[in-house]
Amino acid sequence: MTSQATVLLSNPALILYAIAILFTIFRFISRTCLIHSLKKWWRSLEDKCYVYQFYKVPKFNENMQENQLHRQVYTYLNSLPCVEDSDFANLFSGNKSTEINIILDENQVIVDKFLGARVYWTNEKCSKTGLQSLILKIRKKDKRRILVPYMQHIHTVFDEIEQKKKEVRLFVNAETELQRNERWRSVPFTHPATMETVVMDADLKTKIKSDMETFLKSKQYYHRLGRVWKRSYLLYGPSGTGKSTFIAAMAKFLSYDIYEIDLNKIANYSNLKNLLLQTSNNSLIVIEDLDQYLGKTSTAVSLSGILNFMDGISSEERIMVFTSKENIDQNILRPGRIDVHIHFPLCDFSAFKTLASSHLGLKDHKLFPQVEENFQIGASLSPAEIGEIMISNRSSPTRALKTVISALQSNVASRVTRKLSGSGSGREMEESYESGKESQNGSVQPMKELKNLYGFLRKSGRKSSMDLLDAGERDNSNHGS
Ligand SMILES: Nc1ncnc2c1ncn2[C@@H]1O[C@H](COP(=O)(O)OP(=O)(O)OP(=O)(O)O)[C@@H](O)[C@H]1O
Ligand SMILES: [Mg+2]
Repeated sequence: MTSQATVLLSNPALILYAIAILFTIFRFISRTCLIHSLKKWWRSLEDKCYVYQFYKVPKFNENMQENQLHRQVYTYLNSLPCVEDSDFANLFSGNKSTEINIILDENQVIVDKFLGARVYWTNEKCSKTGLQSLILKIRKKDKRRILVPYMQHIHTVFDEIEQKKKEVRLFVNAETELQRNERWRSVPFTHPATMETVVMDADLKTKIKSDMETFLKSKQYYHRLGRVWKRSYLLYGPSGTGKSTFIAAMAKFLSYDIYEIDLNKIANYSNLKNLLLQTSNNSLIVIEDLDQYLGKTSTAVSLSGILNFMDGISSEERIMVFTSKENIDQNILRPGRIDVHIHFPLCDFSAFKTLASSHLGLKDHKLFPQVEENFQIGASLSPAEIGEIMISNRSSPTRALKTVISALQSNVASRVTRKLSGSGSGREMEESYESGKESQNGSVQPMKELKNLYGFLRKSGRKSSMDLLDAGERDNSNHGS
């Protein structure tokens, strides 16, 4: 026997032959339903060793009213990945043209796992009455431990699915005199922006997304602390940096309706409170340009009115979003009043590259170094301005980049001209916001500005002062047009 084995092992042809046979058997098993059948047989054998409890969830009650629990369980089961593995399933087209929904067929069994226990669901259709029921089969030994938390789990997942399916609506407050019956007017919210399309620092975006997700999951926690379940965000930065676009993306991300409050249409504080009372749960309450409203000499709602409103006298399950271009009163900014501050800066080179990739399909280009150089010497345009240039020149990426470069150059030149002549403009307010990133108090950082100015003068040293003036004039005329 030992000598036979030695002969076999010493013969490479025989070894190869044995490997080929093993490989063929393995392929045969993996490509046929043998494993599947073996698993099924093993499971039915295992089943026979346990005692089971059955629960029926009929689709209709005795008055033929729909049983909501059936709807919840059915939606939950169809969301499970194992529906794909059931022997028979239905395919339906979804809301989007590319979407296909896999729906459980009659008399199919779904196996679900919860807290380490296995449960079975059958989508049963009575052959006599044609009425549908879902039958839950659960091991008696697991019943006490998991039944209640399992049903709660189904309920939670159902709520999440419904929330995602919900059509997002945009509500705006009506004019004061029309407000007797109808305080809010709404339209379907179809803004195309999503968290993916908004250009911002990737880490910051991830942080904001997880902040919103944590908020959504912390209802019990807030209640235990006796706190109102709300969260407020301040989006601040110059015009055209994506604040309003980000609000649209937030609403999509959360599947929350947007209630945009135009403070100019509010007659008094009670008006504001009534408006708030008529907002639904799971909504984003938005007040845009808060700084401009507070900057007015006389306003219908006082600053303290807005502060009370923000402290959430009656607002539960709400997210409030304020936008602002300028620094706003410290009372509003203190912690707890606004939970998250998000700065929307003007474009830097990295944001430019993201825009070039999304708008022009460019990952790199020979003109990129020139663009970067302009950012380094202090050029600043908003994503809206750069995005517009790219969109209108999208048929020629090179022309688009050249236009961006000349816009950046004009921007630097006009800033230099303004600095030299000592005149201020609206743009300088934006600059102080940009540098406010480092200085926190919104003051312009003289060293940085000086360096930018020095860098620009060195680079444009070869140009005549006439060129410089031309660039400045060109910029002014661009702004005017
Ligand atoms: N960060 C960004 N990411 C993607 N698109 C942007 C971004 N910033 C601006 N845009 C584009 O520029 C346009 C204007 O942006 P948006 O209205 O969001 O700016 P804003 O900060 O709200 O400006 P304002 O303060 O004047 O209201 C939009 O069409 C938007 O698509
Ligand atoms: Mg805006």
